[in-house]
Amino acid sequence: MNDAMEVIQNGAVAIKDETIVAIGPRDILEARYTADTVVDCQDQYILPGLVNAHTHVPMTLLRGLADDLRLDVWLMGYIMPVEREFVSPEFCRLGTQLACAEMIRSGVTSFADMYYFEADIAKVVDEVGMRAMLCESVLKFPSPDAPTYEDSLAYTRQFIEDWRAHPRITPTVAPHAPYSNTRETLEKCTALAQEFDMPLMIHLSETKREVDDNVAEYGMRVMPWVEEVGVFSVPTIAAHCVHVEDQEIHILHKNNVSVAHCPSANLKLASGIAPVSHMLDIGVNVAIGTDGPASNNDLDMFEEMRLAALLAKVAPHNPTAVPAQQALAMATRNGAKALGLEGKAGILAEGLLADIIVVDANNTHNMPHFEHNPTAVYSQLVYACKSTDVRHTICHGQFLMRDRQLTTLDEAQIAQQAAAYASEVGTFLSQREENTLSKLIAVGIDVERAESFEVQTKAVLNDPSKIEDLLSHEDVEVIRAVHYRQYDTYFLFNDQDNSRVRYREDDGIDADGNVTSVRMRLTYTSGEKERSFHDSILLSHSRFIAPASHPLRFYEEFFKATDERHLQKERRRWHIHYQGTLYYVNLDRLIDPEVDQLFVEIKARTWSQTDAEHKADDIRQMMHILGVDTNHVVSEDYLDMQETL
Ligand SMILES: CSC[C@H]1O[C@@H](n2cnc3c(O)ncnc32)[C@H](O)[C@@H]1O
Ligand SMILES: [Zn+2]
Repeated sequence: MNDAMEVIQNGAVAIKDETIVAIGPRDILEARYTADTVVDCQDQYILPGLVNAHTHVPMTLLRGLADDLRLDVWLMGYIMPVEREFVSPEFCRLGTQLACAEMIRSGVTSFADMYYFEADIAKVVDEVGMRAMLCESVLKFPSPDAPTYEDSLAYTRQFIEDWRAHPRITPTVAPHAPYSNTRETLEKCTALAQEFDMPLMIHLSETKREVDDNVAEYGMRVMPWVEEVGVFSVPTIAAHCVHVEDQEIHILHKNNVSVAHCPSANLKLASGIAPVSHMLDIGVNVAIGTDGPASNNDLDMFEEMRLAALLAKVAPHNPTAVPAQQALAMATRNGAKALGLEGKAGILAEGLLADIIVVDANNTHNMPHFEHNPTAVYSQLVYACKSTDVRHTICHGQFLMRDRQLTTLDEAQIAQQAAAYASEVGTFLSQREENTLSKLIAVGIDVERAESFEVQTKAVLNDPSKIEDLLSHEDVEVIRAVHYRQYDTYFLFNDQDNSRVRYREDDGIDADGNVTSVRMRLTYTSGEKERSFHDSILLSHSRFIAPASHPLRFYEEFFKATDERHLQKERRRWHIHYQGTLYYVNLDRLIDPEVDQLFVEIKARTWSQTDAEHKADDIRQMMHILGVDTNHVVSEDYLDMQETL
């Protein structure tokens, strides 16, 4: 297969060192050249090595860890917490060895990676003999190899300096995605790539939610915003590009951005179908990537090529979209262009790098062959061939697999070490899954432990006007008044701690009834230890509070609680001093479930038995001012009251 994608029957390729010196009919090349090594490729296809344009190779060690989940739950709920715990230089080296073995077996000679500890990944790629663009990730939050983004930029700079002269490795930077970066971090990554004249890789427009969030935060869809930030001023590989509108495709084209289409991952995470055919029609260079083996779950480019061709036909109802030949070009020539290897690899031609695979053509699933149509060979390769048909893989003129034997990797040893990792990760996850609090900590940024002892009394308030009597009482000074509508979702767990996680949306309401602020918080409590104390209740709470940075759906899917309950109420709250001591007075009206009564709740923090007694006494006095009869004291919380309402 050459630049024009011609098929040469009975062809041959002559290689010297890392270069293809000739390509043409076998009899002519045999007459012209002698060679130390001659490989008989009778009944086989000789092709350019496949290019995996987007992956995260060390994630082979997380393959099958969490599946059948939405991207946010998969990534933030499972993958990233495990990565925080386990990803190390050793993890990355082993995961890369496993990935390289898998890719060489399936005919991949070059790949573009985005992960952490890329310097360790580079060492493995150097030893193994593959070609790669290795992109060190930058995120706005701490990552496994950098506590801050400044550290990851410093790491990346050193990584580029150390590896940029390597003949097979292009070291560079990858701001992970717009949502995991800021304008500033994107600008700094771009400047770094520019300084070293390197390309850059980024995840873009993978999910609809990403686009919606981008519009909400920056008032623009993803592509115009990323263009405005300046990212596209360097050659870019944009992974995914599923949710892109016409005008955004033109932005990609205008800026020579290469797209790494990842059909399996987009399907598996239900991200959507990328408009590949349309992008190709407009002239965008669309390559193919497997994405990480935890979201695919393999690194099989034959599978991706086939899926790319099939999937492109579905949305436009057009079986002529992305024909087999084009799919193969995407996995070879377009991939090479994306990795900055245009004119160097991706096709078989004189003077180009000897990145070559040889594929068996005569396995049962490939029979028979039609000779009348020369392009039928592309259909065979894309629709019928399996990655296991790859017989030899050559990169940079060196055999990495010969007759299905890997030459630079010890697969048995790698498999054994990978199994040991899997068992450690499995133990970690199963322990975490058993403990609701650990699950909350895994996804809650800024989880804060709030241990408190409170004295609290709640009662039915029959006469609402009495609240004014309390607030205007001579012993009362009102410090602050607020009005909220509170939407609570409780996740209840049947575990030994009787855990509860409350997701609360607090809508602040102004005097005209308008919502002026919205805040979401998560509160974890285990079975509260409580005891009666006169008419009051002394509560000892051990709570963990965290801002809820994901939508409610995320927590529903992530926690998989035994039971889920909802409660909605209108709350007026006053912070008051009663005889100089701080109390909180809540006046609550339950909206869902609807209750035809008002409840008053008075509470205060406490720290000692004497203090609690004193405060319980104050609360009793205030309840008296409110005209509350001790018979109306309610000891259950609203959630438990639901059962009796
Ligand atoms: C920072 S690079 C690696 C980082 O990206 C995560 N990741 C893997 N696959 C995807 C994907 O499809 N979209 C977004 N992020 C992904 C991976 O787990 C690493 O944390
Ligand atoms: Zn990815």
